[in-house]
Amino acid sequence: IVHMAQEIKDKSEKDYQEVYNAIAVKLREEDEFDGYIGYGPVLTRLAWHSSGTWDKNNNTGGSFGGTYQFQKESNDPSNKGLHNGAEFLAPIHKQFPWLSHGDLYTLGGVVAIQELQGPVIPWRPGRVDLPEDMTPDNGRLPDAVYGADYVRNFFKRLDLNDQEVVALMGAHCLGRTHLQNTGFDGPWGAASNTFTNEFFLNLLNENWKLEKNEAKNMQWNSPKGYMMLPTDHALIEDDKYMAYVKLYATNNDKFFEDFAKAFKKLLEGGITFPQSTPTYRFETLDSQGL
Ligand code: HEM
Ligand SMILES: Nc1c(Br)cnc2ccccc12
Repeated sequence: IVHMAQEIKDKSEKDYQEVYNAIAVKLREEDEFDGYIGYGPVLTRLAWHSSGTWDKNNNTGGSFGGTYQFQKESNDPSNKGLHNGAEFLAPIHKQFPWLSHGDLYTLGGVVAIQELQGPVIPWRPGRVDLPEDMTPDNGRLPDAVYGADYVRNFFKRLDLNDQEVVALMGAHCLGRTHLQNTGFDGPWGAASNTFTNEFFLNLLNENWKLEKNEAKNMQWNSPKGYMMLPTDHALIEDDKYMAYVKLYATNNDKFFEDFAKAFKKLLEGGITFPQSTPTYRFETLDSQGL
């Protein structure tokens, strides 16, 4: 299967910056969601989950077709809680009906990362809505209970290497786990809505204890009330991953640079863009003085 992005002839950078700004203003205004964490983390997770269904071996799934809009995909147990992100974006789709669902879900993640003071994520438009029968099957997203070998093998399907995987996992600096969504709980108190390299510093500096949580799942907890999933903790159990954890804990610029590249690659998995497609680097509200 070839997913050829469409050439968008009648929309300019200004039009896409307008969509970016509409999402960013809504994000700034609706700050009370999830105990004043806001919608940034769940929008980030929605962009990742709508892209993470890609299978490089047969080029099915991925962000191209916007199939998260169909219940078969949004009801995937792996997607529990993401309806909050989709409902947040629904009015944006009404305001800009010319934007495809695939472009909408991925752009939502770009806005979230940038407005939460993360790196600029270069982004290209042109994803095309596919019919419901092209929705990939459930079960293509990762489980949280396994170790490094599982994580490494899982991300091969998305064509992502060790360095890209560690950089991307840094997004777990944002938001929190919710017992009713995934059977994991915490962190308590300090759930963050600012994009930093804290995840790597926490991994290295906290004193982690493996405990069974209320949903009978094992997770790593620290005396300060932080938590890590088994797949998070796997990054300091494996020498190759550990090297990148240390790199990003000590070099925030390198983390930002590598995260931006890996997140763009994740959001574009399986898509062929025409030469003429521009790559947009959007301004944040702050940098526009808005
Ligand atoms: C081995 C791979 C991964 C696993 C097993 C995993 C698992 C999870 C789980 C269990 C949660 C809690 C969801 C909830 O209970 O509401 C979560 C949250 C989150 N994940 Fe991941 N994740 C992985 C990779 C990623 C990647 C690659 C990104 C983005 C680049 C990401 C971004 C997020 C964000 C932002 C949240 C917070 C959502 C919120 O606060 O509502 N994750 N993840
Ligand atoms: N804040 C988080 C930390 Br701290 C560690 N792991 C996570 C995994 C998923 C969502 C949030 C977190």
